[in-house]
Amino acid sequence: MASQGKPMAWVTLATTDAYALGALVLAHSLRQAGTAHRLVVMITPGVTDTMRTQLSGAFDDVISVDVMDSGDAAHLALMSRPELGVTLTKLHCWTLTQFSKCVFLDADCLVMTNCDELFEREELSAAPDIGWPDCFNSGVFVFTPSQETFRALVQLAAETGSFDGGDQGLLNTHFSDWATRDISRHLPFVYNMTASATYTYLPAFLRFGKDVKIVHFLGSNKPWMNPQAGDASSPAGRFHAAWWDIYQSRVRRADGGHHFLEQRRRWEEGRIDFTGADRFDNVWRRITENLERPEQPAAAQEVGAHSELVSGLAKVSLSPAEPSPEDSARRAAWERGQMDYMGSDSFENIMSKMNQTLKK
Ligand SMILES: O=c1ccn([C@@H]2O[C@H](COP(=O)(O)OP(=O)(O)O[C@H]3O[C@H](CO)[C@@H](O)[C@H](O)[C@H]3O)[C@@H](O)[C@H]2O)c(=O)[nH]1
Ligand SMILES: [Mn+2]
Repeated sequence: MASQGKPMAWVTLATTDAYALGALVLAHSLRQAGTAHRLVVMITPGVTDTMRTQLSGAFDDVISVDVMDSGDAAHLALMSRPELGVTLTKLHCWTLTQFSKCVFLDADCLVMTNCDELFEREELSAAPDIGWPDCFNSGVFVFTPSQETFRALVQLAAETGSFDGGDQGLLNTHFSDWATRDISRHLPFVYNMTASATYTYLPAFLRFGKDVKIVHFLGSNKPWMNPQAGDASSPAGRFHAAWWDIYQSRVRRADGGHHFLEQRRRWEEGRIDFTGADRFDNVWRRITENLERPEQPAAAQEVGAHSELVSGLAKVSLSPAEPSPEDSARRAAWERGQMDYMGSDSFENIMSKMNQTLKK
């Protein structure tokens, strides 16, 4: 236990303000569950100062780390998740040697009940991935910080890469005997209950779902993207609603309502601050700055649900100084307050481009 008297910690990661929102809700869920351990969030320069301040109110330690990105567009495209190369940043958790043992949690996890018993497990303990159960899912895992392990992982990433382009493929390659060596390193599924499992195996969910300890909102559809979605009477909707309860009661109040979710709500209600925060120049600049970056992998532009806006803007960004008549018309419409805010100018379309910029 607590070797060398060092503390133990829960660790998460946020490289953008959107994922930081997930981290905030996660931190509050851990406090609510009465954990005895420290809460640590690793952040990168993509997180704004305002958000950093808010994180330091919820976490014991906010630790800045460098972005590590696989840049592996080809493998990430196989999962249709071009944004996940950046998850290699997660590897930095092994450098937190001020702690004797840690549990890593993705920022899209929600803790339903006290799980401090996880710290009795050894590295590397994790739950099966529902897509390929001989691999573990890297959204929840017990590990022992060690510079040596960190170096080995970085070397593996450089030499052979990750078979999925993200951290999960790499970690499963490094800890390759997880599936067979020691059953005590298999965490029960209730410690990493993928929200979508509620419909892939509903009878099991009905039988065991009451014991869920940690929910993981795996996939591209995160709770912070959908204020309205979530039918509290459906199994998955119940967890979504639980996430939103914490957001509304603990996070929203703390940020004084200035958060982008407020901006999104205003936006979708048509209450857009056309000449202030939401003015055309502000939004446009951030989008084009991103598209003009030559190192942006092509896959990040092509894949995803935002192709209409993205492809339109990509054309424009080739000659940023000279907007086409179509874009001038769009700008004029925007400035008249007649933007297509539920369609091509939807908050989600624009936010996704901003997030790509923030991730760089
Ligand atoms: O732009 C990003 C993307 C991810 N993250 C962090 O990395 C985690 C993993 O990303 P996420 O979107 O949660 O991935 P999943 O949908 O959960 O997909 C799976 O695949 C990922 C890549 O291998 C693994 O990291 C996950 O644990 C695994 O569940 C997040 O929770 C965050 O903590 C960021 O901070 N910024
Ligand atoms: Mn996740």
